[in-house]
Amino acid sequence: MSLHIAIDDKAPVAKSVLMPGDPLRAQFIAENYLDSPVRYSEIRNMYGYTGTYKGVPVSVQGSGMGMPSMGIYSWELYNNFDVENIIRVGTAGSFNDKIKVGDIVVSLAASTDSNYQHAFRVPGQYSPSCSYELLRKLQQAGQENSIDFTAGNVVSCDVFYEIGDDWWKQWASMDVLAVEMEAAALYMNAAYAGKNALAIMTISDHFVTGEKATVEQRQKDFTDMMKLALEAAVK
Ligand SMILES: O=P(O)(O)O[C@H]1O[C@H](CO)[C@@H](O)[C@H]1O
Ligand SMILES: O=c1cc[nH]c(=O)[nH]1
Repeated sequence: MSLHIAIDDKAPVAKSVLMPGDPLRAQFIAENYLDSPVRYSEIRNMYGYTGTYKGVPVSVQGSGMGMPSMGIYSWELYNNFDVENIIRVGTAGSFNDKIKVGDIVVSLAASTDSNYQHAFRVPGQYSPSCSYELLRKLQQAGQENSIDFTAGNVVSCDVFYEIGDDWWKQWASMDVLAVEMEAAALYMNAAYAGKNALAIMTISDHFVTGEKATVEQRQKDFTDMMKLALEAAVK
């Protein structure tokens, strides 16, 4: 038991956990892809489920939005529940006209405008990066299931409603592909705990074209990403 995640004895947290920001996306994944899912936590309605996928135990836990929230839930999963692997299954806004709404982006590294790293007291700028082991599994899963993705740098921002129309262009000029709000904290917590993390996101908004997915699409439609993450989780 931890402060923010309760555990039903019948459903211990699995070694590998998928983490969407949206707890209702967690519910959707559990109910549509896991066998015999049991909801082990509903504190603050931040649902967590454990079931099996292809016979292997897998959990799905909402992270909430932003680095403080992801920071709390992933910390407790790694340090209180012996979780080894976390795969974020999120949404992101694309800065790149080659990466369209509905495409999948994998965060090799997560730039950030947040000061989350202050907790770790490094005497410089830390570079949050993904687990190579999980990346290799994801690549294999993508090839086996014919699901494509683009891998590169994303930025994890503290602010969703940034002021002005142009703020993202400087990130784009550094070949940062997309913006989301959690990967950097997840990668830092994983590194500090000596565990594995990978953030994959489906593009829900486009900064170049102005396109936007609906709330319903963000909750339920991004199934290739869910499948890819589940396949990687059980390898
Ligand atoms: O869809 P999720 O996983 O929540 O991810 C993105 O969506 C939220 C903003 O709408 C932020 O959490 C951002 O990172
Ligand atoms: O953080 C996010 C997520 C999706 N779309 C955005 O523009 N920002």
